[in-house]
Amino acid sequence: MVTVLVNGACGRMGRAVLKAVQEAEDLQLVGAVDITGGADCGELAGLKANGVKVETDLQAALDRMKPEVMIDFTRPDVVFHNVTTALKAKVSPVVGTTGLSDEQKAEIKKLAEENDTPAFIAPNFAIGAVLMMVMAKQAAKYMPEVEIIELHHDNKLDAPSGTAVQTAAMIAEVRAEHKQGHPDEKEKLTGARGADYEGMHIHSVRLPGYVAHQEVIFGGLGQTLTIRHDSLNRESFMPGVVLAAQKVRGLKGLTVGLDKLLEF
Ligand SMILES: NC(=O)C1=CN([C@@H]2O[C@H](COP(=O)(O)OP(=O)(O)OC[C@H]3O[C@@H](n4cnc5c(N)ncnc54)[C@H](OP(=O)(O)O)[C@@H]3O)[C@@H](O)[C@H]2O)C=CC1
Ligand SMILES: O=C(O)C1=N[C@H](C(=O)O)C[C@H](O)C1
Repeated sequence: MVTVLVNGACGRMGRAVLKAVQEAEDLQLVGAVDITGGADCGELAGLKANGVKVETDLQAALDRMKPEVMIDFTRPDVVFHNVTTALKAKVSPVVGTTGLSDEQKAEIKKLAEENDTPAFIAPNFAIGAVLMMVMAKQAAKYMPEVEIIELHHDNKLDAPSGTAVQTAAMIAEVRAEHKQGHPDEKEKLTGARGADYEGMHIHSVRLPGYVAHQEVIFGGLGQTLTIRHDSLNRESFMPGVVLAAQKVRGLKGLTVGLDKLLEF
């Protein structure tokens, strides 16, 4: 049994994670934390009558419950603090929250090593999204001209999405140096061509109705190739979250990406 505390328990992802952890045979939910806390939140989060209450103080909950794993789905501006708090308490973070910078990831790696406590971060826990990224990396070797369109619900705080940035980073590993578009191209409205990641354009759409979606569009001579993934609900992420919580204690240092836990 791996003991688990869920941070961000009252959020959209947190509630789905609470349910998934309670249903997973080899995981044991021992704690739940959310800044909003309160009895209503616990009810909303669908906690079974197993003695777990939603608390508001992460440090106190970690000290008392001593879980092996903390699953974090909170906010981009607080996740780094949560992860460092967990690592200093020798609790392995499994992180879905997006927005960590490269410098913060380097600091997390160092802390994980110093505390001999493995850490895991995945910008996307949906298997289909992982396959989209892996396949996009393959395609980019042959079709280096590529743009990314990500589409999310309008409550999302960060843009571009963590998935889009990770996709671009994976493509950049294999893509030949490439200048895309016309050299005389000019934006008539700022932002029209989207964000620029090493010459790849990323476009972020935010609308009610969406959950999490992404298209990676490759262009070549007389042809295009589109790789698209759609998360239609938050359950799509749960098998990946459960797998990471089961495996993280067997890893070393910092591991980034669910692809590292799968065989290709
Ligand atoms: N890796 C993946 O596969 C996925 C990643 N995500 C990412 O997960 C994150 C959360 O997404 P989502 O669930 O939709 O967001 P929500 O806003 O629905 O949930 C976040 C929850 O965390 C709470 N919270 C805020 N600050 C703290 C804190 N310091 N300590 C504890 N709890 C806190 C929020 O409370 P309050 O509302 O009061 O601020 C809220 O209840 C985002 O970064 C998102 O991009 C989402 C889906 C999949
Ligand atoms: O905020 C979300 O909802 C999601 N965030 C992650 C991201 O930024 O890529 C993963 C998924 O796209 C859902």
